[in-house]
Amino acid sequence: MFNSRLTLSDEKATMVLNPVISKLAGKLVVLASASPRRLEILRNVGLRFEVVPSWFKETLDKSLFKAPHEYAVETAKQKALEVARRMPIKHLKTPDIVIGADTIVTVDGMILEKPVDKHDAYRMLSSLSGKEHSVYTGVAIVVCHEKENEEVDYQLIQFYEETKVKFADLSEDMLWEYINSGEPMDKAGGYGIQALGGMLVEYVHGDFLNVVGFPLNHFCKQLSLIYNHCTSSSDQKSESVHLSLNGTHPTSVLSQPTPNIPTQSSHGSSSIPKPSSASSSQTHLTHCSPSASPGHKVKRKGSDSEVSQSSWTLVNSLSKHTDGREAKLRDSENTLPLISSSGQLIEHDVTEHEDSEPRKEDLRRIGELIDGFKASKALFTAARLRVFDLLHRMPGLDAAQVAQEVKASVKGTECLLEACVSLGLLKSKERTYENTDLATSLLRSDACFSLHGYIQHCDDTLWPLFSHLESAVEEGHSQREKVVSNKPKDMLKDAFHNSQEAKLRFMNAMHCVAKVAGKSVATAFDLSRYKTACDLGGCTGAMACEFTKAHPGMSVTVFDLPAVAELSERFHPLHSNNRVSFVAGDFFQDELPKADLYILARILHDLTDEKLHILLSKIADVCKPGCGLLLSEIFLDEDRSGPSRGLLQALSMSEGKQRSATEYSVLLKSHGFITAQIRHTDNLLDAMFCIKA
Ligand SMILES: Cc1cn([C@@H]2O[C@H](COP(=O)(O)OP(=O)(O)OP(=O)(O)O)[C@@H](O)[C@H]2O)c(=O)[nH]c1=O
Repeated sequence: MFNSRLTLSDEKATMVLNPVISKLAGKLVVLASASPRRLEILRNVGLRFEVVPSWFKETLDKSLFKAPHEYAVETAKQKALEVARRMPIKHLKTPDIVIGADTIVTVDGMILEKPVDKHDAYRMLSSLSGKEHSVYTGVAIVVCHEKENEEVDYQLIQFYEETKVKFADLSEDMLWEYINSGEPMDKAGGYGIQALGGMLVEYVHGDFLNVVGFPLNHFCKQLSLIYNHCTSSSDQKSESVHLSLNGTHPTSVLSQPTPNIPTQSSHGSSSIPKPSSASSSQTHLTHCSPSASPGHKVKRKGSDSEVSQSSWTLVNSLSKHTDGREAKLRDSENTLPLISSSGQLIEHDVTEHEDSEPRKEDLRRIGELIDGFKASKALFTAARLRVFDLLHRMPGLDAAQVAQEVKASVKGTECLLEACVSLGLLKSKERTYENTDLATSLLRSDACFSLHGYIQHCDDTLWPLFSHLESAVEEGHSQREKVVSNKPKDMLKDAFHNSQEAKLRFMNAMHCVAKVAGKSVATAFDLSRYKTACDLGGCTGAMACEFTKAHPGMSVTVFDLPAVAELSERFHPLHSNNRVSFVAGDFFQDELPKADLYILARILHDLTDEKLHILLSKIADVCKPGCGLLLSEIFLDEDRSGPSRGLLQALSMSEGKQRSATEYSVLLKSHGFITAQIRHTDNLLDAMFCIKA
């Protein structure tokens, strides 16, 4: 819902740093992993991708592998291939690239995966205590090429990275305290080096991110080989394997290799450059698929790099769809099957001369937009049924057990749980379910950074509002009167015309956003010179609280309507903070509390121009020169082309409007405030700091 957005400068930096990531733009890149760490590592470098967690069960017989890394690579390959095979059938789209990974820890000849329970975590961590161990992440990149005859060619690039980690001696107390933190449970070896587990580590030799779950540097080098340096050669032959849709037993056939895919060394060794530093990290390429015979392995011309490759062909025949209906968009033919609103198949002939065929990425984008509302509603429903709370308390329930607990049908619950898995909200193993880290941190109603209250608000208020969007666009004003009987003056007052429960729900939604965005806003600027602040319309005081945490010398007065101030007491433990106080009043009518910094978070975008000027003049009147004004809103791009979150918010047609940072600056300047700094935070709200001239 809140896509983290790279700023323009970040995007440029990414393009300069790694042209490969930008080459993947517009391609359907799929991460076949439920690991939130992998998602974050790849998202942080600006890669755009979908997450489709693999259903492959990590049950390969370890004794069959000569070395532990072979096990990790094979598991990664099976994870990626399972998703590459499933997507054309279940998601009706073929990815361009599927990335699978598997992280294992090895010590004393044992392979440690994720602990099954606390005792298993204890066994693992005590075996690591005081010793050096290796962490291997195997990675498989499956490159899919749709051919004209609806077959898909699969090319596989696989590699691994090793990092050595040394643990300090761990006392029993430390071990159990760490285990009881809950952190070990979803992590290989039972620790997370990126969090509390980092305290157990004496040294790391090699790629740190490899330990966290994904060897980013090695991955980029491999992508670079695929997309930048390789040339096709017509005399090259590689072995390809023909797979049927259920794809279990490949039969070999010869085919031309797809251009730009690196080919395999006959020795299976790698000349991918090792990290140039003194790092002891080793980079390796594994042997090709067992079915690829050495006779077909070709060293790529014009480069001393060799990487492994094998190629599969998947017969993706429409006639094999189990329900007998043709549902796939056949972009390799001149006939596009469309489904009519009554569900019938419409054959629409498009000749090559009339129109060019739609691009895959366009179809995918439109598909995502068409389905966006279903995804939102699936999230809302799971949150409303408290599925994420339940699976936090009782991880590993199956659909029937969840259905019983949430008092819903088994069929419906199963569909909902599976949809949540596909959206990266839940993970499933052997038809049981548990939260992903994302759900644990943001969707549980009692999580510190829970967005549960905001999700409820979206479902209760914004969802019905958006169902009247057509009239809102035609008439140019909010359709709230169609949703609630009494016509509002403004959103907050409107909420107060309803029941106390509705007021609390609205406050809870604002509270969630302030808690999640608060720290980014509060720490965006050096505010050390300000000792007293006033958060105008500060609701529950969550934002104020973040300001006092970030600035130890600062006290903050929250100024809001009497009904809000009264109810804000419910949002404990905020009131335990004695540097946050509440004053009841209406900022349009009453005198503003004195302060040397005023905070306006999520206020201005909802006000008419007239009200906005009244409020800004009142603030300007009480501000002495040097006083600060901190504004926090979603800032639109200067050309108003994004971010979508701001532009979609405008569609609720409140009385106000969404503005860019420059537009806000101009407004504030007209009241004597000079913009000192602007910060795009990459969180839910951006921030601007102005000083009274
Ligand atoms: C050593 C270490 C591991 N991990 C996590 O351990 C999981 C390994 O399990 P996996 O089987 O490779 O992945 P998964 O989480 O089950 O996801 P999937 O790819 O869907 O199988 C991954 O999450 C990693 O980040 C950390 O977060 N920090 C660390 O220091």
